[in-house]
Amino acid sequence: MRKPKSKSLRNQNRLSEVNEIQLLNSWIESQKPDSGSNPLALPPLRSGEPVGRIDGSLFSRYSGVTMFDQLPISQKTKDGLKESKYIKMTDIQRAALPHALCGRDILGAAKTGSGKTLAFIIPVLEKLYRERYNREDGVGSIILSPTRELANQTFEVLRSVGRHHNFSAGLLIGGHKDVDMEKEHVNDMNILVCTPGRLLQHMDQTVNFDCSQLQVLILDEADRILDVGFKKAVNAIISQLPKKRQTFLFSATQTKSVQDLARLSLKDPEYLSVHEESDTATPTSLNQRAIIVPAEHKLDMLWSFIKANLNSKILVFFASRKQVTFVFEAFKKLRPGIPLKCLHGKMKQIKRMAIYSHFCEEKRSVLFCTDVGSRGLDFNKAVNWVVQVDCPDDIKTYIHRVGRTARYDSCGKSVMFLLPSEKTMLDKLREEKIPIKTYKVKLDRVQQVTGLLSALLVKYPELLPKAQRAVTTYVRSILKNRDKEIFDVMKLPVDGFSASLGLPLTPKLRFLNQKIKKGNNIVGKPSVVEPEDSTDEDEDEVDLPGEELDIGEFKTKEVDDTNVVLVDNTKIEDGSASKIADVVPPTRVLKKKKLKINVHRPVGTRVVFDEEGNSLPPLARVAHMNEKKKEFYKNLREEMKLADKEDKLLERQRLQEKRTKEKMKRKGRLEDEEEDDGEDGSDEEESRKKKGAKRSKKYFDSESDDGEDNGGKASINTDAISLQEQEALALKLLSSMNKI
Ligand SMILES: Nc1ncnc2c1ncn2[C@@H]1O[C@H](COP(=O)(O)OP(=O)(O)OP(=O)(O)O)[C@@H](O)[C@H]1O
Repeated sequence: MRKPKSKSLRNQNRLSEVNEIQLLNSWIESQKPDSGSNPLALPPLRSGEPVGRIDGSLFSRYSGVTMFDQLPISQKTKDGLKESKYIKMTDIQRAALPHALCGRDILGAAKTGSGKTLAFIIPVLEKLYRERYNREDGVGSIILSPTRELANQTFEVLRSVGRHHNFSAGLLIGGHKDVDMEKEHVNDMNILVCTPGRLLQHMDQTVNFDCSQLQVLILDEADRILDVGFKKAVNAIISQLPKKRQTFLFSATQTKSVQDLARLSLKDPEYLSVHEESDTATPTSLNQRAIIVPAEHKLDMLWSFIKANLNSKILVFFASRKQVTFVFEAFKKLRPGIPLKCLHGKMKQIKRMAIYSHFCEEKRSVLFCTDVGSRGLDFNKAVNWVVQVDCPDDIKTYIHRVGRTARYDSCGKSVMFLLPSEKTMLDKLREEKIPIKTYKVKLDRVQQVTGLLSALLVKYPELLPKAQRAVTTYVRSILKNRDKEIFDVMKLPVDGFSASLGLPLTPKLRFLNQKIKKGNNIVGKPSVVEPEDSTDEDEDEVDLPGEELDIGEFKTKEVDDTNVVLVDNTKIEDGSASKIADVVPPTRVLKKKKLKINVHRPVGTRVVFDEEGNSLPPLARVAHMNEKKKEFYKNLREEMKLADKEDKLLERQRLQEKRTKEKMKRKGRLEDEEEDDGEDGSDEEESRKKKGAKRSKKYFDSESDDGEDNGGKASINTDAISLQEQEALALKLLSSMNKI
């Protein structure tokens, strides 16, 4: 059992704390313009001094201070830093901490993985420590993060570094069911790490939620938080916060928009961009490549890449959630030999967290994700490769995506797949000081996965709608992107792309049709992408992904051309091939092989020819088929109408004839009866019998009419029997009726 601390020891601790706070406060005072003393030997800052740049002469005055230990911060923070293995400051920490500790607002920009998190966590702890915050004082600091995973990661850093402080801290992110529990405790928290949506929910719904004592507001990934996606929520949050506070904005791609800064009512903020003078906007230890891949081969390329890097930790980015889901599920069924995972915004929070932390721990794994994984996440520094299957929306997104690797002092590699129509992206990246090398891939060395995907869609039909949605969302993402220089949906080989996912037919893309109707006729365009420009000077003719990879993995089996024929993308070797080769001359075989590779048609796809015998591209084919179908149905309808008319007419004639015949018969019989009457004289019984016979005849006749469906078999042909027989029959019938 732990002994309770003696009163004198507690008093002693409190005294040393008070002394420390006094010392820190005096240091803060010393940093104000025109102050006299300088207890920590740091020269006082003059108001508006541009001290942010690491290479600037003014900043060099701080060059002596490189360790956290040398900073005027509390012993509790120092101990927390030491125990978390943070000893030496990074550039952004050295630049930002002196200003932040002095109480200034900061706009901090530094490369990805350069330690921005500590640059704002340390000042938060220090501010609340100096203000002697405790549970009863309520919310003293809010840290806003754009994603739940990032909020969680920041919360963990806070817990680690602030372990010796007595502050209460809470993580408020969506997806947790226990909002009510949060509501009970949120007012007791000194530091809140949250996503904007959840914080606003508490501001709106939690009774007595009070932020009036807020000291420090932090916007991590500030440009994203101030983006249109969060605009409403962030404006609403800011409107409820006190104006007198310290505000920090940090990002690798910092906003300089005056509007944004005005929204936050910053006071003379220090703009600290420590890597502005650097030659590159991305970490120097990051090796960046781009490869030009036609849309039809993107998945082949990804599959080959994964197979060639089975011992790596790979992060794979797609443009949409549906693509992530489809590729993850399909590849999982194909068993590449490495654990696969997926992460996107619509997953359940518990699952999201579990996947994220598993991926952090694993040494070899592939995580397919959307841009929900692109910002801030640290993944334990150990991601080997970042693969961008779809071109990022903009330069910022590129920087953040590749920034998931090569963090702090580690190395990393990234590769981006670009469509031939997206090459302009390379120029834009280079303009922004992003050193990227272009590689060209020999497609014949890439393992084809399309055939396997086609078979998979047949075996698991539940995958089919997922593949269709993957196509739809990808095309939509291209269509929606504002940068039409790079993202031109008209240059997208939609059919080839959907075929590459194993789909036998391109899904309906109504939104695209609307665009076509508006004037851009995509149907007439060839659906095969333009050939690669082999004279491009930027491109190095090497195999993907270069020397680090086992190129052997990409090689398809070398087989003699004369024994190989390609039928619907499937190689048939030796015996079976020779049978086909007997029929098809060798030169034709080679031509066919080439055609099949370029068009990349999945197994079982029909080739449709027009009247002149030319094969039609799939979209035109659909249009052509529709025309033909329409014509066919129109003729069929007319033919059926005519036949129907004729049938009705015939039926009417038949019935009319029948009725006339019956009338004639009845007339004839009456005449006979009248003759008989005249011969025998009538008595009552006779006439009754005759009436009965007439009735029975009528009865039989009407029966015969109704039972026509049975082919007339049940009817009695009265013409075939004599009058006497008829009478006898009628009598018999009458008697049987009477019995009933
Ligand atoms: N002073 C330091 N000493 C050692 N490691 C550090 C130091 N500062 C940060 N790190 C480590 O560097 C990595 C990146 O830090 P952090 O996540 O803060 O980077 P960042 O600049 O916020 O990146 P991003 O722009 O991607 O959000 C983390 O693993 C962190 O633990």
